[in-house]
Amino acid sequence: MLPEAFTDRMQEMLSAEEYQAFLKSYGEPKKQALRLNPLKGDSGRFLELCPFSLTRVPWEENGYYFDSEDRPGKHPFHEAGVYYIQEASAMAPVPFLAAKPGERILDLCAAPGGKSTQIAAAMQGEGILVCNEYNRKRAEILAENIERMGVANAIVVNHDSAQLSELFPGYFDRILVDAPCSGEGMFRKNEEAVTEWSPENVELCAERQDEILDQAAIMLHDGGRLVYSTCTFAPAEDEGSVQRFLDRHPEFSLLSVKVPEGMEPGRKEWAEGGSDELSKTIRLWPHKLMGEGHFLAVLQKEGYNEKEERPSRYGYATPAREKDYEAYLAFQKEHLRRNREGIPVLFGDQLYLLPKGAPALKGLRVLRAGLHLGTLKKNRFEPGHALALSLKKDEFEPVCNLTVGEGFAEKYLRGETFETKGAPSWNLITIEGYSLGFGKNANGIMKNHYPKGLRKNW
Ligand SMILES: C[S@@+](CC[C@H](N)C(=O)[O-])C[C@H]1O[C@@H](n2cnc3c(N)ncnc32)[C@H](O)[C@@H]1O
Repeated sequence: MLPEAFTDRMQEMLSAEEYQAFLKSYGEPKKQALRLNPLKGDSGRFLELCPFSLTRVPWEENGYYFDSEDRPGKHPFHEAGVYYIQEASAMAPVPFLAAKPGERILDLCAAPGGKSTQIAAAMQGEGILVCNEYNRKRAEILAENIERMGVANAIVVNHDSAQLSELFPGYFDRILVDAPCSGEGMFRKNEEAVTEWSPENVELCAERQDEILDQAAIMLHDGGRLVYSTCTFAPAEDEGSVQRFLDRHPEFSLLSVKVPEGMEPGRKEWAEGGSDELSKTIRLWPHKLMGEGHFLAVLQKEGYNEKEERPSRYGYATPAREKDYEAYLAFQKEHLRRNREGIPVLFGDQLYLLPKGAPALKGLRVLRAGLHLGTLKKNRFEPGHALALSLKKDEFEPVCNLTVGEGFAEKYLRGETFETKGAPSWNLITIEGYSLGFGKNANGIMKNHYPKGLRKNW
């Protein structure tokens, strides 16, 4: 049941005919989608193996709708990070960010990580991706998803945007603000969004968005790009937020971008003091395309983005001493077929690899400092789950490959051991060539190193 104050406002905003079409969309079944993960290999191969019935999402090259009968969340490929289940409209903002390998990118409101992992795919493992989430519990889920998708160059942090801007003034080439909002666009998908909605909450969200956007402006380098998005129809949080931001920040302007078919321009008449520029913002309507309600704006900061040295407030991260992680180096020599570039850092006995050129972590509440390589035990190294998921099958030796339908992958994901052949050794466990985790072959029994907290009861 939609809130009356919401339907009244929508009726005022839309023409009679459009309002009817909008309301009708609430009676139609929602279409679910997933996004293939290019960090795990090319999509062509997956599409050959794919057990689901997929059709393309027009605005994201890796996005596909799946059938209501398909259960991609209950398939070992999901645990291998081969795809991320993501609502189709939620895939729209990131292509407009146009992230490139080697850049410094901030996803300021990042959990659970749909858009962070989409940005990471565009960065192809190169550059620095800072994924921030304000809510600690949600930040933990974000870190888990970053690991599952095999992202090695992300630093996951848990901050208020104001705390973060003190450490990173002018630091980032691109910033995504996928803002906390009143969630009107999710009413069809999520009953909770309906019960939590109120006109007062719309106002509160709009105020919070102003604060977050102001902090993002501080952290963006001259000439940098800022993408703002919400999943609400409320003008105060959409065209309104953008107009207020432009009024406070004359150094920003809206970029004209090519808009995919089905998306519509934002409406200046819905914002107080709305300028013509607002027609460059973009709205996604559930009655105009196959997806939920969304809004996005692509903003550019004036100036020139030179690729000069650009430390964060506390400078650059410094590497740990080699003698302190010798056990890892021995493991690397024995098993890894590709040496990764980066900055090894130690937190107690936990070894991480920060991306090249990463900022000092002083002052940050860090959940993941780049790639978690593993744990240094007395005279030996135990590889971490994140390392496994960041590897392609030809990057590790030896590999124990499981095939779909045999039941071994499900056994592995339940945390069980299974019989195997080969010499005693760490093994990269893969499903159809996609890494799932580590196992340790001890005299013909594959000991299970799938993390306890992730185990399935399938
Ligand atoms: C729309 S969700 C982000 C979804 C995410 N970008 C994705 O694609 O998976 C907005 C997030 O902002 C977080 N948030 C709430 N208040 C915040 C604040 N003051 N600063 C930054 N993030 C905040 C919420 O906890 C929520 O996880």
